[in-house]
Amino acid sequence: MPVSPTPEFQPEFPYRIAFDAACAIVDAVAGERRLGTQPLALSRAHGHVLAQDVVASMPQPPFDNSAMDGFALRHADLVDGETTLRLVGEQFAGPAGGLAVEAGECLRITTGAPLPPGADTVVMKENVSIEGERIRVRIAPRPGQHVRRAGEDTRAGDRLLCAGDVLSPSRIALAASQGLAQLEVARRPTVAVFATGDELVEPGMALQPGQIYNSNREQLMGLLRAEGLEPVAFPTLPDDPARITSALRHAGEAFDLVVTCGGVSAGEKDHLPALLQARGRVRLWKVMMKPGMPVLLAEGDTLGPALFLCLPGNPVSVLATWLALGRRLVDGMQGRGPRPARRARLAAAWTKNHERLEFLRGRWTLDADGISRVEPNPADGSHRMQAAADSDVLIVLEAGARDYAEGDVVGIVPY
Ligand SMILES: Nc1nc2c(c(=O)[nH]1)N[C@H]1C(S)=C(S)[C@@H](COP(=O)(O)OP(=O)(O)OC[C@H]3O[C@@H](n4cnc5c(N)ncnc54)[C@H](O)[C@@H]3O)O[C@H]1N2
Ligand code: MOO
Repeated sequence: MPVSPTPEFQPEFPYRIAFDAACAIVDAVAGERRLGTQPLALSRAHGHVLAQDVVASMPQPPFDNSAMDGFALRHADLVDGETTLRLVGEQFAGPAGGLAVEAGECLRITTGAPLPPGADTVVMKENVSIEGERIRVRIAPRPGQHVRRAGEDTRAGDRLLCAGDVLSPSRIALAASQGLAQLEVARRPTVAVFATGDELVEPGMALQPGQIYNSNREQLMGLLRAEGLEPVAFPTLPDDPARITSALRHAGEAFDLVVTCGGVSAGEKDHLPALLQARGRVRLWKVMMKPGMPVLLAEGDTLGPALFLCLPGNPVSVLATWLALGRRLVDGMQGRGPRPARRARLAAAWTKNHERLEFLRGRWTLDADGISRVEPNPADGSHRMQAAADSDVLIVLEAGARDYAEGDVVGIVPY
């Protein structure tokens, strides 16, 4: 039988490891499990991870054009005071009409219209009086004013987007401006979600004494969907090794990633560690973090090609381990670039009563000076769902540190 964790337990896989070591393992596993790429129409690309650099094939703007509705003119024609110019035609946004501006002339022009040859400046409509075939420039523009130069935004050959970028609306717009109809993106992992535990009852059903509602499943589904994934939830598994093995084997064959919650610690009914030691290949078990210490990551091996990420059952542990490690895993599988580190000042002093790295819940606010602050929630137990719901960030309290003063800068992980 697979070993259970006793003081003598010395497994061949990383066990009870520092958070940084866990991150390195997660990164390595994700690198080994990099997903393929697929071309995706721009209309479907939002939120996907770009798998190719995008290089400009043309300048942006592609031609000199007007930034205002008004009149295109030659700045050298303007005299001190008011200048009268002959209006010789019009150039609207759209195909270039082939008209040029000669000395003493101007053309009516609209925003985005190509600047006609000869013109170098645009005067806005509001600063001009129109008198039949002539205009009187009442307020003179500066030389080159209201002209958007070809290539002033980007030049042909510039790298516009990098592999690993997440496709935001602005980035998709940039690709569209180059005429690209589709982009090569990382395939997203398919994910199966299981809750385990004999005590669990689905919301909407009646509770018997000793039972609780399954709150983790919808939490996990939401966390996964927030990453653009389309997780599939399976019926809750009882604490029965044969049933768990059967269900995980089916999911292990069909999905890239199987996420479970519960049954991963040291109790008599915590079957997942033994099962994954016997049937899979454990890559890490137990990370020196609070909450979420019992988290386990394994390759499926005889359970199928999927990765298995087993999160501890406490609801706040699910939140913390998903955000700190699970999300990192799916980011890495898609080749996503690192997420920006965010920081805030503690709005209140905090003392940690242990040496472990802690992901404490807190509320992110701005103080009267607009400085980012975070208010720690004192209900720090991993079962304290109200505190998690009242909060919107995890506050990163470093390993080794104990006493934090009000105003100390801490890392935060928004959720
Ligand atoms: N002797 C030890 N006991 C425990 C350890 C340990 O190292 N040695 N670790 C503790 C820590 S830390 C955590 S976290 C929990 C994690 O245990 P499991 O992953 O085995 O989770 P369960 O025991 O199945 O459940 C823990 C807790 O969460 C509730 N739960 C489970 N699933 C759900 C769900 N879907 N929705 C809502 N709530 C759920 C469950 O009823 C338990 O109360 O172990 C500690 N013990
Ligand atoms: O570390 Mo466990 O995840 O707190 O209760």
